[in-house]
This record gives sequence, structure tokens and C-alpha cells, in this order.
Amino acid sequence: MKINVPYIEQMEHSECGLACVTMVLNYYKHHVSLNELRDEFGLPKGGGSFYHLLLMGEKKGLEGKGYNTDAESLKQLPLPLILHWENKHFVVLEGIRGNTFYVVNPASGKRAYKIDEFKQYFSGRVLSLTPSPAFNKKNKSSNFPFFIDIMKKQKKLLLYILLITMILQAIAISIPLLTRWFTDHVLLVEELTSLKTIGIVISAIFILNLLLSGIRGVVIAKIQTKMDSDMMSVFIDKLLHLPYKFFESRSSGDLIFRSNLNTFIRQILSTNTVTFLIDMLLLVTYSSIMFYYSVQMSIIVFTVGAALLMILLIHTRILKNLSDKQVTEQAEVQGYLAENIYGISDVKMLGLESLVFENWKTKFHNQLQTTEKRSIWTSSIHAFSTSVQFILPLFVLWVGAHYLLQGQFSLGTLIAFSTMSTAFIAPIISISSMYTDFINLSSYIQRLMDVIKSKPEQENYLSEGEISGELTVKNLSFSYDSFSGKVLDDISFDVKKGEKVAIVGQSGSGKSTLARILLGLYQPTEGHVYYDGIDLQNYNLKMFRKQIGAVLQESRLFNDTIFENIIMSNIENGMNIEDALKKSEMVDVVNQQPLGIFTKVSEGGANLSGGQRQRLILARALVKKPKMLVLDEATSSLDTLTEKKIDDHLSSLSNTRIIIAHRLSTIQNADKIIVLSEGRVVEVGDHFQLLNKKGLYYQLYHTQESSLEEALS
Ligand SMILES: Nc1ncnc2c1ncn2[C@@H]1O[C@H](COP(=O)(O)OP(=O)(O)OP(=O)(O)O)[C@@H](O)[C@H]1O
Repeated sequence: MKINVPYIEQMEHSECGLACVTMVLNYYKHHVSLNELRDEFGLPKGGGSFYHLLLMGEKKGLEGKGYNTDAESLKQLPLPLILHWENKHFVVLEGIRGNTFYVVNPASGKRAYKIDEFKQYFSGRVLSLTPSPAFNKKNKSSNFPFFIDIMKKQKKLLLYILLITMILQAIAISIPLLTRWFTDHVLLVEELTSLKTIGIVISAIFILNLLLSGIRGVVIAKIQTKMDSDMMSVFIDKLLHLPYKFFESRSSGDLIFRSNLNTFIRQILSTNTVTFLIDMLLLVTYSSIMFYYSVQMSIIVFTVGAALLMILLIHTRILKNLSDKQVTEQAEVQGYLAENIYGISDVKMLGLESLVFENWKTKFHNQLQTTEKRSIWTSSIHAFSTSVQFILPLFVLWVGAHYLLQGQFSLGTLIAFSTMSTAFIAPIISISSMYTDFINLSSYIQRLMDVIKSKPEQENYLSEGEISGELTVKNLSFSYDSFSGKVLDDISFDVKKGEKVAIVGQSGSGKSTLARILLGLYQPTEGHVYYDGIDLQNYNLKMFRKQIGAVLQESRLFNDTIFENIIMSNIENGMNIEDALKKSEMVDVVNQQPLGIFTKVSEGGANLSGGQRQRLILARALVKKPKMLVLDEATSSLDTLTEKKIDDHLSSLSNTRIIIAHRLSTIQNADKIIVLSEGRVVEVGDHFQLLNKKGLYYQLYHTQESSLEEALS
């Protein structure tokens, strides 16, 4: 028994479970995209477990049952089934016939496995999700309107191309017709007087063809540029306006890969679509003319054409599988190398050079083997199709000679037929070569739609207003996804304008998460953050963030000069760079650089020390003259002396400061210290009040103090 489960490709390695549930839902006609499901549930940490998949299914009206079973017993269970694969991945089983298992792998597509191979991958755990009475079907929404809109903008140019190409094809068709006329009415009857006219006609055809082909080339280039510009602009604009969380669950390499897909899609939609239409038109025209000349001969040519098309399409399928495999293997090789080059210091310190080389070699060897196979298939089928195209005219002459000798048609018709048979095969080869592109199109579009259809960070807002630096957090809770527990739980506190407030707690207690919520990078799952009495969600986030200076653990420097890294887009505010450099204790560092403030910072700030990087990022935050500063371990790499100097500078400012620091000496002078433990506020007060409480803060403080004393003694 085999069913047909729609293939949904996972967009990221930890999304296999989510993609499997999406496939099952779509199979039961609840048409939902991976995107929608991810927005609804979030991505469980590490990709989730069977239990998470079961919960998702149940929330969508499916009834779930889990089994521990062997490959043979799967035949007794209803399809589709979600299987645990290689103990680290999820796939969907869509069929079992005899000893063959049909698997839909969200990472690589559909594939059949013989039982022995299947057993090597199947981990023995299965989840069955079937519709419960509460299940609702949902209609499909198409991805094509977006591209149709983009193509519609180029309607005029596309029509030009279509028109020019049709004229060019008419010229192409006229050649065999002219040959026929030339043979029958000039050569055979020895009518030499019209040779001059024919010469003029041939020259006219040549000039017209040259002119139109040239114009078509220019129009195609214009269309491609316009479509590239439209599609890329929409894509990048959408991408940049997506919420921070979107970027957390996708690698930058993957997003860059997706932006490049725009070019492939444009190629398919512009050139290939037009070529396909023309090819189809040509096939119909050639077929009609050939049919008109001779039914028997046409049937012979059609049979050859149909057989060739079948062979080419089967081959294209094989080639697609091989090229998918090649792309996956290539990405794996590149990813492995990039990861190890990025972590080269660890590779060296652990003495892993040879191991990394061996692993890379194995992966690269696999990729090369697939590439070789693909090249062999491509060249063999190319040899086959060109040979057919090459021999067909002769074959037609040979078969046609029988009919000619029987007087069924003229020599001119036979020669025209022979020429046309080659022309008839050309669009068949062209259509089959475009077939792969059309198969890939839906997967490419899915990847783009993941970006285009995701909800932007902010669609509308009520307030453009300035903030003063006063804020209130009310009953705030936050979970990263709908399956894990709360990372922040019912948090409330106030911060007055100009206050220095510290957030402390053990590692993993939720401090950075809270900071990101205060900056509007995450939205609270429950509760609110108010600035000057207005909910943060109601502010124009772009304007809001312009008034905030933030140094986060993940803050990075850009590959540009120190000046550009500090000023960024804030030049219009007339900020004082010197002042920012002084306050962040960077003046001496900048003066020591070869080109001073115009020295280039390497990628990620590699030519600066950890502390210098932090101070530069702080200068960037200060140059905005922010109403509020959020510093998450912003001075953790500095010596205590420099840290103290910076703290003194910052204390002279009137803005609000929210400081997260493990080193408690940094925050002793804070107006208020909020102590977090497992996502809850457990203590609030100033340094002495908290010490007197003898609670968690007291413990944290004394642990640090005693370590210091121990070190000194
Ligand atoms: N992007 C994320 N997705 C899922 N869980 C996350 C994510 N970031 C953090 N967490 C989890 O949320 C919890 C709180 O993390 P957070 O980074 O806010 O703690 P923290 O107090 O700042 O820790 P540290 O002092 O080590 O920086 C941790 O259990 C962490 O594993």
C-alpha cells in the first residue's frame, strides 16, 4: 500500500519534525505551510521530540499514538507515519510494497528503500497522527500570485519578447517551406530566372533574423534586470524587517543562499516560461504542417519524438535526484570547512587537523562521486539526443524515399520534411531540459516564501513619541516556544528616569532574554513593557531603538573603519564622536591605531582585543546620546580599573541604565538591583538592602568575594 504525501522541505536542520507534521496535515487536506506552523508553535529547542510533534498534531486536531516497533510490523499501522530516523531525524513513511519502504525525507525528498537498508536508518520509534473529530480541513493558498504580480509589471516587455520570438519562429518555419518550393519549382523545372529574387529573399530573411534576434536579446536583458531588481528589493526589504527571532533559527549562509534563488526563479519565470510557450507553439505548428504533407511520415516522426521525450524526462528525474544530492553534499562539505576554519584555534589546540582533513576528504569524495555520476548521465543523454537529432533527417529521407517512389509526394516535400523533423525534435529537447527547472521551481519558491510570507516585526504602530527613560514591566512572562517552560515568569518592576538598575542572577536565569524584551527584540508571551506609560508594542520600534543604546553579548563590529563603526547612521544627530570615545575609554586605543579613527576593523573585530571591541561597541551606543542604555555584560572583558573609569563616565550622564553583569563589583552602586532566579524576580533592593536580606544576592556576592580573597591569599 502506498499513499502520496506532499513533500515539504525543511528550511533549517532542526525543523525536520515540524516539516513532518506539516506534511501529515497537508496530506489530510489541512493546507498549512511550514512557515505558518513555525509561527504558531515556535521551534522547540534542538528540533523537538516525538512528544512535541504529538502536541502540535493534537493542537491541530490530529489524534496521536506512539509505537516502538520493528520494520516488518509497520505494515499493520495506518499511513502516513512519522518515523524516528538514524536516532536524530524525523521522516514520513508513505508506503510499503513488499520489501520496499517509501520514505519522504524533509531534508532530501522522496526515496524508496529496500528493507535491509531501511532497517539501518529506522530507529524503531513511530508516531501515527490521524484526524480526530475536531480536525478541520483548510484550503490551499498559492505562492504564485506574488510572482504573477512581479511578471505583470513586465507585461509589456514580455509581450514584445513573445511577439519577436513568434516572428523569428515563423522565419524558421519558412525555411523548410522555401526549400520545398525551391526544389519543386526551381531546381526540378530548371526555372533559373527566379534565382535573383530568391537571393534577395534569402538576404532579407538573414537581415530580419539578425535584427530581431538582436532586439530580443536586448529586451530579455532589460526584463531580467528589472525582475532581478524588483524581486531582490522585495526579498531584502522583507528580510531586514523580519523579527529578530527569525534570524535566530536560520543560519546566515542559508539566508544568503535563499537570496540567490531569486536569480534562478527569475530565469525560470522570464526566459524559460517564454521559451516553453514558444516551444509548445512550435511543436503544434510543425506537427500541423507535417501532418498536412503526410500522415504516415508524421506518425513515424511523432513516434520518434514521443520516445525521445519519454527517455529525456525519465533521465531528467534521475538527474534531478543526483543534483539534489550533489547540492546537499556540497553544502555539507562547505559547512564543515567553514565551521572548522571559524574554530581553527580550537582545532589547533585539540590537535584535530588530521581528523578534520580526513572527515573533509570523505565528505568531499562523496560529493565528487555524485558529481561524476551526474556528469556521466548528462553527457550520455546529450550524446543520445544529439545523435537522434543528427540521424533523423537521413532516416526521414530513407523512409520518405519509399513514398516518393510511389508518387505520394514531391521531392521538395520530402526535403522539407527532413529539415522539419530536426526542427521538430529541437523543442522536445529544450522542453525536457527545462523540466528540471520547473520541478525545482516549487522548492525554490517555498524557500523564498519562508521569507516573503513571514510576518514583519511591526506592521503598524500608534506612537512615534520620544521616551524619557522611564519604564514599567508588568506581569511579564516569556517562552521561546509553546512547548518549553517559561524562561521568564511573571516579572514586574519599575525603572525611573535616570536610574541605574542592575539585573543579576545565575547563568541561564533569563537576564539576556529580559534585556532583549526591553529592547523590543522579543515580544512578551504574557504581560507588558511600558515606556512612559505606553506599551512598547505601540511605539514605532525603529524610532524607539534610535533612542536606546545597547551593548549586547551578541553585538558585533562591522568590517569598516572605526569611524564608520561608531557613527553608523547617526551622523544627522550631530553626535560628538570624541565625547563617545572619551566616555568609553577608547581615545588612547584609537590614537595607537595606524590610521587613527580611519583604521579598518577586520571582520568581527579580529584586529582588536576583546575589551577594545566592547569599548568600541559602547562608543557606538553612546554616540546616539541615548535616553536609555542597556548593557549586557558590556564590560566583562575589561580590567576593573578601566571598568570603574567607564562607570564613572556613564554615571555623569543623565540617562537610564539597565546593566546586566556577573561581576557584582560593577553594580554595587546601582539604585536598584533585581535578582533573577529561574526566570522569576526573587529579590529587589540596593546593594546593602540585599546583603542584609542574606538571600541569593548575598550568596552570589560572598562567593565572588571569597574567590577573590582566596586568590589574594
Ligand atoms: N534563542 C533561544 N532559544 C531557546 N532557548 C533559549 C534561547 N536563548 C536562551 N534560551 C534559554 O533561555 C534561558 C535563559 O537564557 P538567557 O540567555 O536569558 O540567560 P542569562 O541569565 O542571560 O544567562 P547568562 O548569564 O549565561 O548569559 C536558558 O535556559 C537558555 O537556554
